[in-house]
Amino acid sequence: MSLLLEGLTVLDGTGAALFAPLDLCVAPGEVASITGPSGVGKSTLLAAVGGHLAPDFRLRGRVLLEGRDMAGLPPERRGIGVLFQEAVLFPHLSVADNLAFGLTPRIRGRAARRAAVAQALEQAGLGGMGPRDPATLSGGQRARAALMRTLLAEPRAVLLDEPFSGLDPARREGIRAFVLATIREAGIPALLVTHDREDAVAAAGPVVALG
Ligand SMILES: Nc1ncnc2c1ncn2[C@@H]1O[C@H](COP(=O)(O)OP(=O)(O)OP(=O)(O)O)[C@@H](O)[C@H]1O
Repeated sequence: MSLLLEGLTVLDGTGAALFAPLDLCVAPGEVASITGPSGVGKSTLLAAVGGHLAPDFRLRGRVLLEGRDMAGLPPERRGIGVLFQEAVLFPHLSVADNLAFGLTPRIRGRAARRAAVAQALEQAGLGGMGPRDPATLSGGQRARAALMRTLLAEPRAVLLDEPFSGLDPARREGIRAFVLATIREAGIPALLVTHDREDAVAAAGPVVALG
């Protein structure tokens, strides 16, 4: 269940490496932090792992998830979940339908699917908010809903690109604790891009400084 990066870097259009080749093993439930100055290639590294690199870029090295080489696999076949800074929920769907959207096809039948969504909402402290319009949620509530939507797909790894930076400082710590605990509990490896040293300390996993 580990995520393994072997000699991984990204080459730009001129063939230059954005950062030194990286070796990293992230164990199940572990959150590795990716830090470094703006523009060094942190988001691009996540894109390389997720399989959605921009056409100008090329990956060098290997990404192995549960021992499987991800080379050539499109993003939707990797089973890797992503969570970005702006917790984007579909505005035309209710909060519950947003969560149901990502729900793994492994859970079948209307009642079972509805129960899984209700349980996830409860777990995220959003019990009873299922019918609401996402626009009526706070930033923190949206962040928690977006995390649950990502996890309901039962990804085999998760990529987090500064998921806490848009949040109210007063709420940030609580939401970070929730996100980290939920990933640990789900037992999947995660990469967290952050500018904040405290995020890396809280994540308590390996720290990779790019650049
Ligand atoms: N789609 C793209 N096409 C071409 N170049 C890009 C593209 N996306 C990013 N870049 C360039 O690639 C480099 C790495 O960008 P990236 O967004 O990965 O950096 P970052 O470390 O995540 O930065 P920040 O901390 O500011 O978010 C930058 O020089 C950027 O301008």
